[in-house]
Amino acid sequence: MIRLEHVTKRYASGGAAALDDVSCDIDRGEFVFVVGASGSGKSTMMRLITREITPSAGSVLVAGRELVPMPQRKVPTLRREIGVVFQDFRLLEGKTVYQNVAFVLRVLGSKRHQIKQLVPETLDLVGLDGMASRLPHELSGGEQQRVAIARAVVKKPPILLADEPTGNLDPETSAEIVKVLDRINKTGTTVVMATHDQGIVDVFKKRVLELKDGELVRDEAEGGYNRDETRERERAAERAARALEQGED
Ligand SMILES: Nc1ncnc2c1ncn2[C@@H]1O[C@H](COP(=O)(O)OP(=O)(O)OP(=O)(O)O)[C@@H](O)[C@H]1O
Repeated sequence: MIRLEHVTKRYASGGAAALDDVSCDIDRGEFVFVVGASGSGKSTMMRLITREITPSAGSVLVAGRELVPMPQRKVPTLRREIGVVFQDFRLLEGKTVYQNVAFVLRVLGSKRHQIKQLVPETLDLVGLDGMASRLPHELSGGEQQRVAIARAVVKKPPILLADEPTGNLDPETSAEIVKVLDRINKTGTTVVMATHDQGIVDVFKKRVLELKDGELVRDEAEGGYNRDETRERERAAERAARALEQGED
């Protein structure tokens, strides 16, 4: 689903590498933590996947698309395949929870009946049923992040990237947010979450990619990570994709 091949990123030519010859392969349906100290390259990796930036060397493949040669006009199509969540929730302050989530679908040109079905369904998925008419400032940090997650997944992207989604939250709320991401992963969505929260990584047994000064120094399953479970999730994702294709015919 996501493949980096010998990717190096230098923001300034001749400068230090923010990512240094990184190769990794993330399968459809996986849940992966990207960990590392501040400045290790986690956000750079995320921004390469959304093609906000391009690598100085190497190739990036996302959902079957080569991103380096991709013309700019095709980037919006790529972004439809990727939901993104950030540390700061980035909600539209004057709009309700419902409107924040519906906004994405309106921009994509979804029909009114689709919006009416998808928004409540998604709010339910992230545990926000009953809060549709609240404004962002009437919500806790954890609830605001749930809105941001709902907004990221309402278009049903096959990939969800979360860049330090728990950075502004206390440990208990952080765990709740990761549980929401886990629930989304179980519907077949590939989830990549950058974090420097070791507690979270220890509790949720997932594959861990560790960056250090731009280098990939670890790529392994934490104890309890279950390859079979991941495979089953991949199969669920394939079934969901097939159902979607058939629905479109
Ligand atoms: N736009 C930019 N211009 C120049 N250098 C940058 C830019 N963005 C990031 N860097 C540098 O690239 C390196 C990796 O940064 P990156 O933001 O990817 O790390 P990170 O692991 O996400 O850090 P944090 O946890 O603090 O967000 C750092 O040395 C940083 O200073």
